[in-house]
Amino acid sequence: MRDILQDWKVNTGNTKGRLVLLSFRLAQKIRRAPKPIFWLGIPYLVFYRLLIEWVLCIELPWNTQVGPSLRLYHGMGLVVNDQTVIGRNVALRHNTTIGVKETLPFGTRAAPTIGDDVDIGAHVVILGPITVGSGARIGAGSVVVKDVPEGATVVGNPARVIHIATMPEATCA
Ligand SMILES: CC(C)(COP(=O)(O)OP(=O)(O)OC[C@H]1O[C@@H](n2cnc3c(N)ncnc32)[C@H](O)[C@@H]1OP(=O)(O)O)[C@@H](O)C(=O)NCCC(=O)NCCS
Ligand SMILES: CC(=O)OC[C@H](N)C(=O)O
Repeated sequence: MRDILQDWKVNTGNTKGRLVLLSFRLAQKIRRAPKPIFWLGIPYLVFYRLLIEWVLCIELPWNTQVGPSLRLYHGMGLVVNDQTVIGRNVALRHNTTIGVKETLPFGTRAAPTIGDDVDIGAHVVILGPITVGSGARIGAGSVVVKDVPEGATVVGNPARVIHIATMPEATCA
């Protein structure tokens, strides 16, 4: 249950985000479950596809690696390639695409890696096997095709750095 509710708290006051992410985490759990549970869960996966992808227009495939505390604001028109890796405490908004630059042979790793605490504005496109560093902010309407440094704020098409925040020092346990 904790896995399924891992985005609940950060989406306080955002019922749609909560419901979509709860549905996503449940789909992830069923997809990764042992065969009998997976087979039993297929009707749920079909429901996820129909409701979240077709009706709500939020393509967040259950295979996508997503860290805890994803914030999903508005959501409509969101398309995420399933090879994308998303860190913890990331914010995603509407009309955003995170994917590959071109359709490549199956298994080719070509989608972005998004670090922790990244805030992605509305109407953003992030393409290719690039890394968006932790703590970055991607301005609304940006098109990002190159790595983004940690703590950077980028805006525009093509995205350019307008600011870099000092990141807190990593601490040893
Ligand atoms: C990128 C962002 C985080 C920057 O915020 P900020 O640090 O307060 O930046 P400022 O407003 O001081 O702007 C700094 C410069 O960047 C420009 N800028 C800011 N956001 C921009 C954007 N999205 N696209 C292009 N230029 C942008 C400003 O015009 C300004 O340029 P100037 O220095 O030439 O005058 C913010 O503008 C943004 O786009 N947030 C996305 C949030 C979002 O999508 N909200 C929608 C809610 S549904
Ligand atoms: C459209 C808007 O301003 O939405 C605000 C919302 N909390 C967000 O950060 O996306």
